[in-house]
Amino acid sequence: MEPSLNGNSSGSRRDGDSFVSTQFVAESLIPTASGKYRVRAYRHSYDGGRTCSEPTCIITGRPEGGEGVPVRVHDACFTSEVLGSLKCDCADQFRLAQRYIQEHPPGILIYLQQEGRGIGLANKIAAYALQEEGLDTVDANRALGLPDDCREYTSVRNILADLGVRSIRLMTNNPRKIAVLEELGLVVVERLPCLVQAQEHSLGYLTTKQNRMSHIMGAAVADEPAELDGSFCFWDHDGEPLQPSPMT
Ligand SMILES: Nc1nc2c(ncn2[C@@H]2O[C@H](COP(=O)(O)OP(=O)(O)OP(=O)(O)O)[C@@H](O)[C@H]2O)c(=O)[nH]1
Repeated sequence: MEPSLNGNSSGSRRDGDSFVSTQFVAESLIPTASGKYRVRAYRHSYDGGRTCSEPTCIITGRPEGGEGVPVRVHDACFTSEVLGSLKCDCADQFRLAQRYIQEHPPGILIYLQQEGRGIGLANKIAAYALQEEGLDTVDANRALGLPDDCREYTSVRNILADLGVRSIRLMTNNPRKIAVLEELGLVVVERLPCLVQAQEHSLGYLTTKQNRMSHIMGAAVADEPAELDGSFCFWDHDGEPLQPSPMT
């Protein structure tokens, strides 16, 4: 990503047939209940400008030029993050990542407007309606004629290039996310588990993620949390990790 003449950085490159562009817009220091974060805003299009999203990069410390930087790539979830829905683990994962990069700077949380694994909010609510009738999260998408997961991560590559980050430790339980980022050329040196203990309303969703979408959930969906093995980042709903992880 080359800096442009006006000082803003921009990333534009051809990926296959589509034209991808990620433009840096501005950075601001934002105080929050859990500390201050540098927030860098971008505009991104992966289809030559037909559609546009606004990824944000939430930063602690100075990860510029760094190696092995802890990174969470997080997709929007209005239902849990705004409404407080208990059906999924998204909001808890966001807070877990936020807390981790606050306690272990430098770190990065990239927040993408890819609600519903990319199908959008209205379609996700339609999928929830089908889940009320008994379909799981995968079959509900399919019954609507929609893909299981259509998120794309070219903005992540471009944002990390903009920051000069050379390799990352990715906070995720999703092997697809790691594979897609590596295909884009990112160097993922380690996976940091990002586990939230299943609850009454989220158990079905988390179990489906494990069984049908290959997420590595481990004890998060077990009836009784298993003995944790030290490579585990675990979060209970009373607000404390059940066991210190190597991330601490
Ligand atoms: N279509 C659909 N999307 C959902 C549902 N529940 C949560 N989401 C969306 O799922 C996305 C998060 O994806 P997840 O599969 O939970 O997790 P992930 O990001 O792939 O993997 P992790 O990095 O381990 O969190 C967000 O965009 C949510 O809005 C659901 O039941 N149906």
